[in-house]
Amino acid sequence: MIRLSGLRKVYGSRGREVVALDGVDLHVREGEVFGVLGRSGAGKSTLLRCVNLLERPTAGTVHVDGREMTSLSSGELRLARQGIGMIHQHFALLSSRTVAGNVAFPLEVMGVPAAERDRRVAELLDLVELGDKAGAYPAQLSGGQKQRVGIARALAGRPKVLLSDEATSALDPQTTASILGLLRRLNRELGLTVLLITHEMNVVKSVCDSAAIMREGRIVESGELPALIATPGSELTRELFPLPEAAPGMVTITFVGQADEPVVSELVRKFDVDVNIIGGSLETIGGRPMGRLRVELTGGGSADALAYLRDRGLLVDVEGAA
Ligand SMILES: Nc1ncnc2c1ncn2[C@@H]1O[C@H](COP(=O)(O)OP(=O)(O)OP(=O)(O)O)[C@@H](O)[C@H]1O
Repeated sequence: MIRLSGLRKVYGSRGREVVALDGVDLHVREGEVFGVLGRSGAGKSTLLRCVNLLERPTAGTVHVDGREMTSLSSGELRLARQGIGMIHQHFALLSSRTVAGNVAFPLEVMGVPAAERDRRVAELLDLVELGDKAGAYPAQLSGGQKQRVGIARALAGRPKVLLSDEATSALDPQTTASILGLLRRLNRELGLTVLLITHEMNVVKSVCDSAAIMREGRIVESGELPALIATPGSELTRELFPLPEAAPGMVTITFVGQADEPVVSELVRKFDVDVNIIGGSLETIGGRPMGRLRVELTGGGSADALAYLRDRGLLVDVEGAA
C-alpha cells in the first residue's frame, strides 16, 4: 500500500546540509498497522511527511496505493491526498470551530454539498464515539476527545491510509490505550492501513503488526513483529523485553508464541542440568505470548539442553559465545 524506495531528504539549513533521510526503503502492506520507532531527530516526521508529500524528497520514490506521488501534478496530488488522512500530536484543530465544524472542514474544501456533509459529519462523529460533542469547541474537550476529533477529520475523505504523527505522545497512558484501541478498530472495520511514528515502544507493542526502527535517517531493522522478534540480535527484541545484564555463559531464550510451554521444567526433567533464572520479560503481542528469558545452565547436560531448545524452534543465544 505504501512503498518508499531509496528515499533521501536533505535539508539546507543556514548553509549547512542536514541529511534527514539517508536511503530509506520501506513497505507497508495493505490493511496493516505499521509503526516506525526512533529517537528524536531520527527522521521519523520527515519520513511520514514524505508519504503525502508535505515534504518533497530530495531523491527516491513514494508509492501510495499504486501511485507514484512524486510524479503527480499539483491537482493530482490534491486528489491523492484525500486518500491519505493524517493525525497529529497536538491535534491541529481549529479553535474557532465546533467539533462538527472541524470535521466538516475538509468536506467543505472537497466541495461536498451541505446536506451530505452534515450526514457524513454525524457518521464520522459516531464512528469515533463523539456524537454527543458535535456542538462543543476544542477548548471544552479532553486531549483524548480532541484526538478523536482529529481522527474523524482525517477520515472525512474516506482515506485508505492514515498517517499518525506521534498521535498519542501528548496523552496519558489510559487515554493512549483508548486512542490506540480506536485506531485498531478502524484498521479492522474500515480496512484502513495505518502508518504511525512514535518514540514509545508501548505503542508498537500494543497496536502494530509490523515495525521499523530508524536511526540517523536510516531504517536499521523492519518487518512483521513475530519475525522481527525472532531475528537474532534484534534491537526491537532487546527493547521490548528488557533483561538484567548478561554475564559470560548466560543463556537467553527468545520465545515467539511458545511462551506458554513449560520449557524450564522440561530441561530439568530431561537433561542433567540445573536452571537458575536470572530474569524474564513476557508480553502478549498480537494475541501471542512472546518474550525472553535469561538463565544460567549448569551440569553435564547443558549442551544437549541447548540443542533441545534450538530443535524446538526457540532462539537461543549464549553470552560470550561466537
Ligand atoms: N525543515 C527543516 N529544516 C532543516 N532541518 C530539518 C527540518 N526538519 C527536520 N530537520 C532535521 O532533520 C532531522 C530529522 O528530523 P525529524 O523531525 O524528521 O526527526 P524525528 O525522528 O521526527 O524527531 P522528533 O521526534 O524530534 O520530531 C533532524 O536533524 C532535524 O533537525
